[in-house]
Amino acid sequence: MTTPHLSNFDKNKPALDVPKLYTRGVKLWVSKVRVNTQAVLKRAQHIQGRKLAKKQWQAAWLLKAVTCIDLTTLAGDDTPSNVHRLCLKAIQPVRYDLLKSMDMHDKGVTTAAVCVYPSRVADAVKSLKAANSSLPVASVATGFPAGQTPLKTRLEEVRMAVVDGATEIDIVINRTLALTGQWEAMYDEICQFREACGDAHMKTILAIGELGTFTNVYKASLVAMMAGSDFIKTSTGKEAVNATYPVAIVMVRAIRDYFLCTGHKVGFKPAGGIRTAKEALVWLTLMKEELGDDWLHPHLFRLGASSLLADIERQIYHYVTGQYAAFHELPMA
Ligand SMILES: O=C[C@H](O)COP(=O)(O)O
Repeated sequence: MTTPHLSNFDKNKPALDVPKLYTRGVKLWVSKVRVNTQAVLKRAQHIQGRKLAKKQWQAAWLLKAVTCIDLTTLAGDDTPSNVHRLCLKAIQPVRYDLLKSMDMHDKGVTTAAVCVYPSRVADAVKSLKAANSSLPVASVATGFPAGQTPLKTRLEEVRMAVVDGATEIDIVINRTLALTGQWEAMYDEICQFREACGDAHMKTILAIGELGTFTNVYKASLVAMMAGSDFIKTSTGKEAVNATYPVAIVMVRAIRDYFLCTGHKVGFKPAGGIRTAKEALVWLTLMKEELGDDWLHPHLFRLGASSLLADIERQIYHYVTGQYAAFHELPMA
């Protein structure tokens, strides 16, 4: 069975023009899903036990991780000024002198994007423009984090974020539909979000901590990809359980299966609770081993994180100077 990806279609066409075959495909494919929990847990444990790179190789991998970060602030007390600081940090994520010591000062090291609430998109666009930066602005949308607002409101939120200048939209799925097995209805909703995004990239957040089972995670991944997601993302960062390695194995295997069936590469974004440089290295290892080198670049891999960068910069400081930085030495971290 082939299930062409929606992004291969004219995005200006209404999503509901999608041939009925795809809708039937959702039902068929999703109904056949089985996940071997023990195998998933074993594989996740194996990856976490892998030896990680050291010295200059570690520094290089950490810089790669930096370029894949969606530098995020999603707080009730976000203001134009803290969004402005976030943007400056995204443009220069590692201190210039540290990059110079590694001969990386002229390589354009930035984070992949900044990620904010819809109401702060205009602030981020303004700050980046003022700094002459073309970094993308990602916006969460669709009633983030719970997704419990009317569909009309969720769609309007996407459209408004795009109008304000977001070129990436992180939508949340409707967990009620997943938990009650209404996969076709979820597919239809995501197709509508896809259409509302227009040319903006769409990352679909599964909120895995609220999906109950690995099987639901796999099914939701599949439905999100069939409905045209450019990325699938683990979590909002607001659930009790966020990005975990076992769940990531399930999601990246779904990405792999989808690629094998359709030839279409969908990106992966673990997000929520990722705080340490070591974790970033494990995530990169997982991507390399499970999906290969193509998924080590920002167009197919993102790390959604609000405080990971601080630890990465600290480890890079240690690599360059042989000492750990005092708080005031990395003030923007
Ligand atoms: O999408 C990104 C997440 O909300 C970030 O979560 P975090 O604050 O736990 O890093």
